[in-house]
Amino acid sequence: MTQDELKKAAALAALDYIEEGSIVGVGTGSTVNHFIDGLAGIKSRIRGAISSSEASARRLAAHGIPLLDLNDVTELPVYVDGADEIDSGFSMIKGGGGALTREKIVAAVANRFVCICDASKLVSPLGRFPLPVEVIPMARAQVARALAALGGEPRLREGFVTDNGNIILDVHGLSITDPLALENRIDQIVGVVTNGLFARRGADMLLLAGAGGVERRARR
Ligand SMILES: O=C[C@H](O)[C@H](O)[C@H](O)COP(=O)(O)O
Repeated sequence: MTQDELKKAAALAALDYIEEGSIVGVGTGSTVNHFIDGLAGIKSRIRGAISSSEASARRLAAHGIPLLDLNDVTELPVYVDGADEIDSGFSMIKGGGGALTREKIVAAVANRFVCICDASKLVSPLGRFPLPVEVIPMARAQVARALAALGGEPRLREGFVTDNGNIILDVHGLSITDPLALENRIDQIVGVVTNGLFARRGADMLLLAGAGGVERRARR
């Protein structure tokens, strides 16, 4: 199977976690695109979706899936999203597509985070994938210096603007021995909007697609 076929297998397995008549939190990325396409097949059974990006919103709308405003929602049973890396404790690096901030917001409201991945995304430790950090543009240089002081090499994602009008610094070479501590530390840098470590709010369920099928793991 190709990597894209594995992504699709994981994404379609997530349809099993959608509750009848519920609102679905929807992530961003190539794996989630398969999930959105699958969700279209059961759209009459859900109330609508909360999107984590403009790109996913466009795809949901193209399928005729109602888009809802997170501010109008008090109950979000499930959030389905991919990851750039996930470890055995279900901490993740996310934001390869630049949607990390809205993803973190929607995930924070959801009762359950279902992570959909091909097997290559499961790693130990996190950190080969450069850590995306969303930054207010005027703070770029000072945030870059602070990230360098943490041992990373921040590189501006050239020509990219987030859905929130900000920039992304991709931080290479970080040693991530304690994802939760590093997530909290980077969030304290003035000018940082969000960083792509999802350790405070990790995944609850991992659907991991490999050659042998989709393995379903719950967080211990
Ligand atoms: O900003 C993007 C998201 O965090 C994605 O979930 C992540 O980059 C994984 O994307 P993909 O499914 O395309 O590998």
